[in-house]
Amino acid sequence: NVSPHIPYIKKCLSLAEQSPPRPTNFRVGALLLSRQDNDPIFADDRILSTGYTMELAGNTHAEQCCFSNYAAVHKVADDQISTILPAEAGRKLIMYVTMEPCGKRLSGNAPCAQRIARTTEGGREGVHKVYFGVKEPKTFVGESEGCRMMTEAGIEWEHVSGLEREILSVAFAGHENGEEEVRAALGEKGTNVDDI
Ligand SMILES: Nc1nc(=O)c(N)c(NC[C@H](O)[C@H](O)[C@H](O)COP(=O)(O)O)[nH]1
Ligand SMILES: [Zn+2]
Repeated sequence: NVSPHIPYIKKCLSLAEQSPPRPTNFRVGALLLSRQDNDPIFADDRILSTGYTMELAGNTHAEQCCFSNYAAVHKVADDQISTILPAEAGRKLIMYVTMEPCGKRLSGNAPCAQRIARTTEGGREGVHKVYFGVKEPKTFVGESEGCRMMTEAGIEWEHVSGLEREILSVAFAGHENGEEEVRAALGEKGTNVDDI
């Protein structure tokens, strides 16, 4: 029996495949949805936004684009997104991302774990839980901090296993020796659910 999260991770993977390959980041896909509580088969999910790495101008991340796209549709600035995200009784905001949201970026831009945490500003519900298909490989920042930052912000997260190889192959496509980095990342502690 396949986890009900797999189709959503696959949807994020197809988003990630639209990202222009670069050696300086990973190709990632993200989506934001509203889910009814106690709905085991996700029968009433509402997709709110999607994003992929460098979808929007500049050095943008998938989660960042997902939020920016939603903010643009609602005509607010990125840093006002918490004011326009739906907060409905009996429903939760859920994010799916192919890769663990970043906790640090070499460019110094705001990391996605922080952007996700900021959706709860002003005591708003914000993003309740983040599902991701693979831990961030050590390539750029070493041990990833995203999960710890989400936990500190009171945001739940969960690694959905099963698509690590596919996700990493897409993520590393722009890298010099992508295949070798995929193999290394698969061997890294933390790509298996029991390591995270
Ligand atoms: N979750 C996630 N979504 C993305 O869309 C993306 N590109 C990364 N990548 C994480 C990686 O750590 C950073 O890409 C490097 O640290 C370089 O930092 P910049 O991207 O230049 O800010 N991670
Ligand atoms: Zn990021």
